[in-house]
Amino acid sequence: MSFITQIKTFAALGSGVIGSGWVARALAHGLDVVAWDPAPGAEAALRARIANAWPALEKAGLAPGAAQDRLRFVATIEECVRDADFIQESAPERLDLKCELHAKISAAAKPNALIGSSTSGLLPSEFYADATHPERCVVGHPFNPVYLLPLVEVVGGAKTAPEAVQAAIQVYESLGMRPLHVRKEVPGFIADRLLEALWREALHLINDGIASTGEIDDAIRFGAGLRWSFMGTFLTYTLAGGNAGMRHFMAQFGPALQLPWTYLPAPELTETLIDRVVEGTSEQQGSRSIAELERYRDDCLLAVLGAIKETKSKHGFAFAD
Ligand SMILES: NC(=O)C1=CN([C@@H]2O[C@H](COP(=O)(O)OP(=O)(O)OC[C@H]3O[C@@H](n4cnc5c(N)ncnc54)[C@H](O)[C@@H]3O)[C@@H](O)[C@H]2O)C=CC1
Ligand SMILES: C[N+](C)(C)CC(=O)CC(=O)[O-]
Repeated sequence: MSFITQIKTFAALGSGVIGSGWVARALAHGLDVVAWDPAPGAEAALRARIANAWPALEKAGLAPGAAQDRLRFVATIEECVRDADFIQESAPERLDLKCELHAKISAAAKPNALIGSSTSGLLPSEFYADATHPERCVVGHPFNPVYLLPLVEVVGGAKTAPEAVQAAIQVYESLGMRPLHVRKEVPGFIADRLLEALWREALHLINDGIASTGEIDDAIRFGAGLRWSFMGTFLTYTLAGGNAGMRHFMAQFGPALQLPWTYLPAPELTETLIDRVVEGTSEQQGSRSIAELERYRDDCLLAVLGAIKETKSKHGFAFAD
């Protein structure tokens, strides 16, 4: 089966924090959007959220014809999905609810319309169990705010066609996103697995009376958080190994994983694991020297710092706030 990738009408089911973010992104890309949410007052809340996001989207640049009034809010699931070219579900994170909802969505949708779920970590094989044409069903896990952050994790279930994953990636790219194909269906996917580890440690620090929430947030936003906006952990640590790179870093800091720095059990540092990390990071490093990458990192940091400073001052904050 071939799936629809040239989309004109985007359907959003669930219009809370994430659903409204999808609606804003789709509208800003010049699509017609149909939305449904069972909560009383949901339409007014959705329109208010879109209006709040619109100035940022205008600054980022709207597609020709993009307009907030191309959103139609409807009363039933069937009406929402019937004519849609692409469907995104952003309902509460409950397996039973998503299972039941997807049985209804997929029965009413065009058979070749792709269906994405925003789930943060439930397994698509489980919640698409009763779907009609499950081969077109994927996870498209976004990040908040969906209308500005580009990452979307794309995950297939046991019955998802590989072509559907590729087609969904194409659609998300057409919405200006940066899809990351999660090749194995695992709880929490990639990003939330990482975020949850950080979150778990942060809660331990709070629980043990070691730091306040503000101090923990400062530890992120004035340090690693600034780096993470342009360089991930592996390449950052490659630079932290100096000219000897990741192998030296692993030799120096690898054993620290066995110290009680974290409450999470650490993996055994086998030669295979070290080799994989070293090989992966040397591929990321490419032909650039450590010094070149350091200059690139410093330039990025200065640009990010300058941008944050300017934006904070525009909103009445000092840089250190
Ligand atoms: N909040 C976040 O930071 C992120 C959340 N997600 C995922 O997005 C999904 C939605 O989460 P949020 O927007 O944060 O939740 P939310 O609570 O803000 O919104 C959920 C919306 O679903 C509606 N709803 C209730 N029952 C429904 C049903 N049977 N069918 C359709 N909609 C229904 C609610 O009225 C509400 O408007 C979840 O799967 C969550 O894991 C993904 C990325 C980030
Ligand atoms: C807290 N969360 C698990 C819902 C977060 C996400 O899924 C992604 C994000 O926006 O951080």
